[in-house]
Amino acid sequence: MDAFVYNAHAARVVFGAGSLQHLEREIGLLGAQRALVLSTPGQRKLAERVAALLGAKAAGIFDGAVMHVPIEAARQARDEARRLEADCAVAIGGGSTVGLGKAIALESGLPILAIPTTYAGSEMTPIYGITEGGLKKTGKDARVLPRTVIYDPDLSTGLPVGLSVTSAMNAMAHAAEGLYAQDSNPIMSLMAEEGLTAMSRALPGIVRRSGDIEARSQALYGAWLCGTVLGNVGMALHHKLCHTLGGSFNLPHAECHTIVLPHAMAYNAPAAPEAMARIARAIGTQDAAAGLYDLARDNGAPVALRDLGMPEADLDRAADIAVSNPYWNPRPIERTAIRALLQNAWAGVRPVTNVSRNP
Ligand SMILES: NC(=O)c1ccc[n+]([C@@H]2O[C@H](COP(=O)([O-])OP(=O)(O)OC[C@H]3O[C@@H](n4cnc5c(N)ncnc54)[C@H](O)[C@@H]3O)[C@@H](O)[C@H]2O)c1
Ligand SMILES: O=C(O)CCC(=O)CC(=O)O
Repeated sequence: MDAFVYNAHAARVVFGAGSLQHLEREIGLLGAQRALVLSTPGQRKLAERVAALLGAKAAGIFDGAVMHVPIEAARQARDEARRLEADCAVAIGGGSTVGLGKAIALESGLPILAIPTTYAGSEMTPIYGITEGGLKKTGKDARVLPRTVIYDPDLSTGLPVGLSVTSAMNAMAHAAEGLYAQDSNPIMSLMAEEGLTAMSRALPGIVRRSGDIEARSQALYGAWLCGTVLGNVGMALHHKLCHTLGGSFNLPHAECHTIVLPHAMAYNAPAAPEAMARIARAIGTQDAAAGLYDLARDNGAPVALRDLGMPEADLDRAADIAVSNPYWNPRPIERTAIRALLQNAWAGVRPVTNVSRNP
């Protein structure tokens, strides 16, 4: 076994259907008296339910969370937290809402209690992202890692099936890249494999019946594991491509991850055969790249960037941006091969690598 460094991030997790009922207890354990509840406009009603559960400990609601955390939204939320003299942020929603909580915590150090309702996994990471002047900047800071996470599958039954599938693929991308990360370690790899398995088993159940609590529980469990991997080891080509397509071409986050993931795996397969074998084993397939493509397609997710409205003419510029300041990657970043990868992802070609067959 190779030598490795393992850093555990402290977070308290309360998991299970109905666990939102423990919110007051959990706020008490954080020692908070005045919680600012955060949500998107679309999840305002849920935020009001949370505020009602908090009673006198609710300082107010800010429902201005927006994808990729525009600096304007971050400033408004920070001002509101100051005005209300909040001593804690309760973020209920997906990665956008948790991200807004992180923007507040980054400046003020306020503790975050996160209640995730998608599978993006931000609640398990010290990674923040803020968009200013059309550019998204990401960074790491221990202050933004939520102190407590309540995973209540009941709250995810309303997540539309389409977004459930793409959000799950977003989570699986964290685990897949974690398996070949430069700073990977055996503990994170265990979590990555288990997270991939949980997600691949959960998806058909969610697609069959959106309110299937067992499937929703499996998916949230998977989100927890995959998010933990994202928070602990470095991401590579796949995340760079998605950050390029989301940040510079405004393509939707989870859908981008879903479409690009099989192609990024095909690109990296020759350089990371063991990771490919583990991914394939975890999702019960022969070939990691093709298996991830099939999982998305068979559960009704988009598989082509052109179906997200990306013009073919933008592929050259996307390749240029993706190869500039690349993240560490197991296979060297070659512009011609990246351009070909993007072409395949744009057209929705099913990749097959034949590298993952020997678990
Ligand atoms: N920092 C990190 O570690 C990290 C990790 C993953 C994603 N992210 C960031 O998170 C953002 C994407 O997050 P996301 O994919 O979760 O999307 P999101 O938070 O933007 O949510 C998408 C939409 O779904 C709605 N929604 C969420 N949960 C719902 C539910 N249960 N029922 C009905 N509607 C629901 C939201 O209101 C929103 O309109 C991106 O900005 C991404 O960069 C950050
Ligand atoms: O936008 C952020 O906060 C970083 C997102 C990230 O690295 C994970 C992802 O792309 O899903």
